[in-house]
This record gives sequence, C-alpha cells and structure tokens, in this order.
Amino acid sequence: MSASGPVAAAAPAVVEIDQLWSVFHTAGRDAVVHQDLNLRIVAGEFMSIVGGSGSGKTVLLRQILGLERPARGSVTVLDQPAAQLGSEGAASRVGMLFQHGALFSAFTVLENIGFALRELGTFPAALIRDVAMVKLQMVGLEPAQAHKMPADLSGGMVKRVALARALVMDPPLLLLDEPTSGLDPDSADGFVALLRSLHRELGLTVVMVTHDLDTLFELSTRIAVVAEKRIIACGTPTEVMAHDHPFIHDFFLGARGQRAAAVLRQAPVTE
Ligand SMILES: Nc1ncnc2c1ncn2[C@@H]1O[C@H](COP(=O)(O)OP(=O)(O)OP(=O)(O)O)[C@@H](O)[C@H]1O
Repeated sequence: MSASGPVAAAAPAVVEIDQLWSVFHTAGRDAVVHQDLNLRIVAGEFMSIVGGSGSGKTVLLRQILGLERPARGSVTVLDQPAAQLGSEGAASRVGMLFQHGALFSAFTVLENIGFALRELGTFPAALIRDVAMVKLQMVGLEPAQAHKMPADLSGGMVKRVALARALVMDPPLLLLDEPTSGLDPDSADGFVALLRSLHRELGLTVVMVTHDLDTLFELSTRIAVVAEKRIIACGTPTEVMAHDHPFIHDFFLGARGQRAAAVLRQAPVTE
C-alpha cells in the first residue's frame, strides 16, 4: 500500500506543525525562516524534507526536537508540544541522527550507544550493556566493534553507531539529518538499506533531511519541499515531481534527478 493511500491518510499524526513561524533575532533585526508553515506527518511514514540551502530544513528538525521554539504557531510531537519534550525521557520518544554522527570521542562504541540509558540513572550497568549490545547488532555491527573508540571507526560505522544510539530507547519517531553525507557510495548504499529495513521492521516514523536524490527516492514514502518560508509541496515522490515550481523543477528534473528517479520506475517505495 502506498503511504499516501487510505491507510496512511487515516493514521494518527506523529508530528503536527501548525502555522509555524521560526524567527531569529540577529544583528538588531528579525530574520524570518518559517512563516505560516504547516506539515502533518503520520505514523509509519518516511517523510523527507528537501529545499534549497538555507531554506530552513535543519531549523525545522530542531523545532520537531524542541531545540527551537515557535515564534508563533505550534509544533506538536506525539500529542505534546515539542518544546515540552525536555531532555529527560526525550530519547524514548524521538531519536536523532545528527549529520556527522556526533559520537562522544572519549566513550567506546558501547558507551556511546548506552548513553541515554545511563543518563537516566535508573538501570544497572549490566542491563545497559546488554541493551546496547542488542542495538549494536541491530545496526549490522559485530560484537567485536563494541569496545572500539570512535576514532578507530570508518565513516559508515560511525553512522551505524550513532543510529544505534538514537534508537537505544526504542523511540517511535526518528529524525535523520543528511544520513548519507560523507559516505562513499558503497557505505551509503548499505546505510540506506539498513534505514529501509529498520523503518519497516520497527514500524518507525522517520523524518529525513537530505540533498541526496538517490537516498531520497530509495526511502521516501512522502516528500515535503521547503521554499518561500513554508511547505510549497507535499506528497509522494511522483506527486511532488509533477509540481510546477522553479525549485522543484531544478531539483528533480535536472539530469541527476532524472537518473535518481529511475529507481521509482523500477521499484516504487511502498510501506
Ligand atoms: N541559531 C541561529 N541564529 C540565527 N540564524 C539562524 C540560526 N540557525 C539557523 N539560522 C538561519 O536560518 C536559516 C535556515 O537555516 P537552516 O540551517 O535550517 O537551513 P538548511 O535548509 O538546513 O540549509 P542547508 O541545506 O544549507 O543545511 C539560515 O539563514 C540560517 O542562517
């Protein structure tokens, strides 16, 4: 069933963004990044956010994480204002994969993965180790990697460890910021395959920011396009590509976009 079909339409909202304004006060003036931006992301979908450089994609992810506050409007995540997610327990609701992995360099792989559980201060160390070990294997890493330091990992392994850390508390919502950036083509393909299988097997709702068209077409059930401070188009990849807007035209219909879109014709993404 396509994500835009009746099941997805009837699914509960995991993220509800209503009339959002994001405003930064810099150098004595207000810079408006989002103006009356609306977006609804439902359970089980893989929503990608695309837009030009500086269009406000990362700020949107930070709003969903509760790291930025709406100047006006609202951002609701799992029926709660995003700003109230707080740091305590937030990892059980939303997992975030930052662009460069952002591992703690002084911690081992296993310590990185178990970080959010350790911070809670309520679980015995042995249990945290066991859970972290399960997550390590879930992202396709061998137990032998558990005691390595981040500096000894390849780029692809760093991303996998960061993903295991984001999922350590089994959050229903996963945010990905440029998940394949900095990876060589083979590692990127492997990571995309992992994201695709975890999305399906764990029933995750995923929100991803990416510039990479191959990643976009391989994974997205829907795409939201940010331009002119709002969402100018939102729908299945095919629906969005049919939209008549100069950014969409340049982004999708250039030679690179056409090549990447060929994957849609071979194997349409389904839930
Ligand atoms: N903390 C901040 N203070 C002031 N301005 C900010 C802040 N964070 C972001 N901005 C501004 O908001 C705008 C949107 O930034 P954002 O990082 O969301 O863009 P983006 O779409 O993710 O860009 P890119 O694709 O280049 O990463 C930019 O003009 C940026 O300078």
